[in-house]
Amino acid sequence: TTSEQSVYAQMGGQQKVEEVVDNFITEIEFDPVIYEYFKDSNIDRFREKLIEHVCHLTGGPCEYTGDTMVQVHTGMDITETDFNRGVDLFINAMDKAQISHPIQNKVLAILAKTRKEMLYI
Ligand code: HEM
Repeated sequence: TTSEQSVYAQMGGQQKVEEVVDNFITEIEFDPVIYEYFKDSNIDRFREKLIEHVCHLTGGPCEYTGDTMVQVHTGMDITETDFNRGVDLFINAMDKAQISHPIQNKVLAILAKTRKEMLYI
């Protein structure tokens, strides 16, 4: 049954994770507030590491080879307001990849656990 599958599989596997991350990057590019944080970043690296990270956290067959969330986001001083805006962009990205709302909620619940590792640091 669905509940026995990983959230990764429920999302639609690697292809869907990549689609969501690509949509998320597009959302970031069109959002002046969030883009400001990324303007000097290596987007190819961000894409690769975020795909691994989402795959790994949702129970997919990936190893995460990037830096820790604390290491990466330290010095950015991301506010709660901006973070929530980033989450909205991620939701838009999942909507555009036609991930159902029940599955989106499962993904968000998993990602929410890392929230404290990114805010006000
Ligand atoms: C508004 C919220 C966020 C902002 C402003 C933000 C900002 C950034 C920026 C600017 C980078 C690139 C750093 C660099 O150039 O070296 C980055 C990397 C990264 N972020 Fe975030 N981030 C946010 C939320 C998140 C969330 C929710 C996740 C997890 C789902 C996440 C996961 C990552 C990963 C995996 C990397 C790549 C790590 C690496 O290169 O080793 N970020 N973030």
